[in-house]
Amino acid sequence: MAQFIPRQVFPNYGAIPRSYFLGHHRAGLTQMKNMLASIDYVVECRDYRAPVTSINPVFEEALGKKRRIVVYTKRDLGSVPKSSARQVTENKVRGFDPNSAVFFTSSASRADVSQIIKHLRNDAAAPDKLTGSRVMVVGMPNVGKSTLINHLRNHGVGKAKALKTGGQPGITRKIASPVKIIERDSGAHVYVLDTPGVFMPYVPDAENMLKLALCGCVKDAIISPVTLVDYLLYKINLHDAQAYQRWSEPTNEVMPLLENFARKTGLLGKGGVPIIDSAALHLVQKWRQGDIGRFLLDDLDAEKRQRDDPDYKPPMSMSQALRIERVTRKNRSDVNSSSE
Ligand SMILES: Nc1nc2c(ncn2[C@@H]2O[C@H](COP(=O)(O)OP(=O)(O)OP(=O)(O)O)[C@@H](O)[C@H]2O)c(=O)[nH]1
Repeated sequence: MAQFIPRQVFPNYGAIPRSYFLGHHRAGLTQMKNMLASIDYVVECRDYRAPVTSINPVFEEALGKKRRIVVYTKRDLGSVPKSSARQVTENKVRGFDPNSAVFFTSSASRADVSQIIKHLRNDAAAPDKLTGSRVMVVGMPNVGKSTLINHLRNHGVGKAKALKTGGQPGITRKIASPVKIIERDSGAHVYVLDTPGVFMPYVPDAENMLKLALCGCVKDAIISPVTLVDYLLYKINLHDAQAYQRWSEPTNEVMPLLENFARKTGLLGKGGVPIIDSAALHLVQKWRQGDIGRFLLDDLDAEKRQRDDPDYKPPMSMSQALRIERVTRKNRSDVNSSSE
């Protein structure tokens, strides 16, 4: 049999929306800024599977002056435990944030959470402050903020889950009441505040939008699930084309893969016809559960080369992004009103 050659570039990004900046994201961000004076520390969550793409420049601009740590969540979905590849990856990721302490967590790992508690006990707790200290947890939608807080609380003070979590973005809509995660004899406890996930106002690169959608930062109805699987297939093939052998031979064609998947998992409609959109959603879900390979969507070496380039331009500022988002929104409403 001929050797399988994966696609080296994704052929067509088509008309992928570049924004998902919703009303409650904007409102949440304003609320965070208004509360900033009473906050001592920020925990910024990013997704392990897209460590560069899930950096939201909005947080840099809005909260950049506060002391903070960076936590890469969903480590279990992007790497193999105890592998040397994991070590190499994490060293590279740390290199992108030389001025912050960086942690990697899998929600199931007590050891990962315990390292954060230990760090916050020393760094965020302000023994001189009689009222205790307040830590704000921020990040993109669905990145795992509430899950992390529940685990910090469980590990830190032995209490059960306090916050609601869920598989789709937008479960937390408002800044929540403070939750105690560290107790001190002096009464200067450490409290954390959950915040609504905030998406970036504008995503300049369509590929980044697909990565964020695969990670679950965007509601599933926003991007066609077949396009998402096509992009996922392109990435899986570059990583390990055997990862989906339960359903198909290695392929660069998304439709035969989805048809095979639908037949083998019983996602069939009238007359035994595969239900393609449903198959696509199920397949994405399987990847999100770590069931079709664990790897990063970002290319860290390419990112490093870019940053080392003397002509490197950092990601656009929040005001630039907001301006583009406003223009895009206006153009959309002009098109809609002229077609009415
Ligand atoms: N496998 C795995 N799943 C995780 C991890 N952390 C969070 N999740 C899952 O990710 C989903 C989103 O988690 P949440 O804690 O609700 O995310 P959030 O950031 O608070 O979401 P918003 O309400 O949109 O801001 C849930 O289904 C969690 O179970 C992790 O480390 N590993």
